[in-house]
Amino acid sequence: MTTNPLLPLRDKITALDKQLLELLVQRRELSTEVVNTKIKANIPVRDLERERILIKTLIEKGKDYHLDEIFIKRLYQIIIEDSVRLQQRILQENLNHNTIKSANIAFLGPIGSYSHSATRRYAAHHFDQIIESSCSNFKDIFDQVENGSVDYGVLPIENTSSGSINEVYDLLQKTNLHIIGELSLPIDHCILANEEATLATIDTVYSHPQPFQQCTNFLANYPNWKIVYCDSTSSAMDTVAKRNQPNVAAIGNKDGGELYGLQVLEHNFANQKENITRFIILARKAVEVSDQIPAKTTILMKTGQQAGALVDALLILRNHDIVMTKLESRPIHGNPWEEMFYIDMQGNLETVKMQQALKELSSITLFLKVLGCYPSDSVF
Ligand SMILES: C=C(O[C@@H]1C=C(C(=O)O)C=C[C@H]1O)C(=O)O
Repeated sequence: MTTNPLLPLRDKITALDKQLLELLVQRRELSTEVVNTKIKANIPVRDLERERILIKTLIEKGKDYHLDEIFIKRLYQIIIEDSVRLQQRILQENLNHNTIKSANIAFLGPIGSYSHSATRRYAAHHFDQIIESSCSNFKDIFDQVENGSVDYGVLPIENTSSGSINEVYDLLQKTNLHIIGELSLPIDHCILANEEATLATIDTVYSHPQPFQQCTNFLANYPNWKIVYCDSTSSAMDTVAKRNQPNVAAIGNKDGGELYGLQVLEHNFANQKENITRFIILARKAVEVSDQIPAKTTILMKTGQQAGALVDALLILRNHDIVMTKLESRPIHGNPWEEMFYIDMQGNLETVKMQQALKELSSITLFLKVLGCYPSDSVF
């Protein structure tokens, strides 16, 4: 019997990887001590200068061992990102007296959808355990959070290729839920098909309307493909897997495709190379955001119809040096030609300048509501 000559070396690598893991755990424990000290001394979580020097020193040290600069940089960015997110979680739990370690979360499902990936990623940074509740439409997610069946809802709000997700914006107009978090997820669309299929055998493609909108340039190359809208990318995968024929395919993500036993025929073909979807997290209770981390505030407002009404509102933000990161308008159903504006701003709701700006805004608008103040997702 021949033994695999790699075995002894692999055993050594496995042992080293275990040590690396243990070191990462020790580093996390130190990050926890760091944030507890920061809480007491009111020091911001982020120290970009410290991070810059740390990475620079490690790159220099790595050169002695011929370690690639980009490798070291990427590796430590991931490690530091984890440390920053851990510290943010501890700060937020401390501030909001939040001891919930297990959460019930609703998302557009079934499992394997992008919303499911976003839910898992958000949960990994915020809860020890989750109970997943997959919904067949966005309205159902709002309903489940509103009626208390679940604690949180995860919803896509905008995408770099297709823009705003109008249906979610419209549902936000009528809800009394609060935005308590956001998450940006890179989206790599794949053509997922059964074993025998090739791009040439496909004549019907299933997906949610969003991916179709995000991939119009690619789809223009296949004018013979019939397009079928589904409730979600994962329900599309489920349909394709059940049909088990070479002429059908779904557009969705690779991990989801694996769940449904589908192969990837093509990927990375969205209209924008950097195809990213931003998700919001909704809850019944608003959260407070620590002033030691970057925050965003989202408001909903209706201006009068006089000339310059929107300009006057935006000037208030400028006068208070508030950076607007997004402005969206949606028609008000039942009131033709009237618009509701959604504004995302950098900054914490509790700051004096934000409070002052909102006070001034409410005096010149017909309606104003804060949808939420939440930790900003961008770390790098
Ligand atoms: C751990 C700290 O907090 C943050 C995370 C860092 C890290 O993980 O190395 C470095 C600087 C801070 O942005 C710290 O302030 O030292």
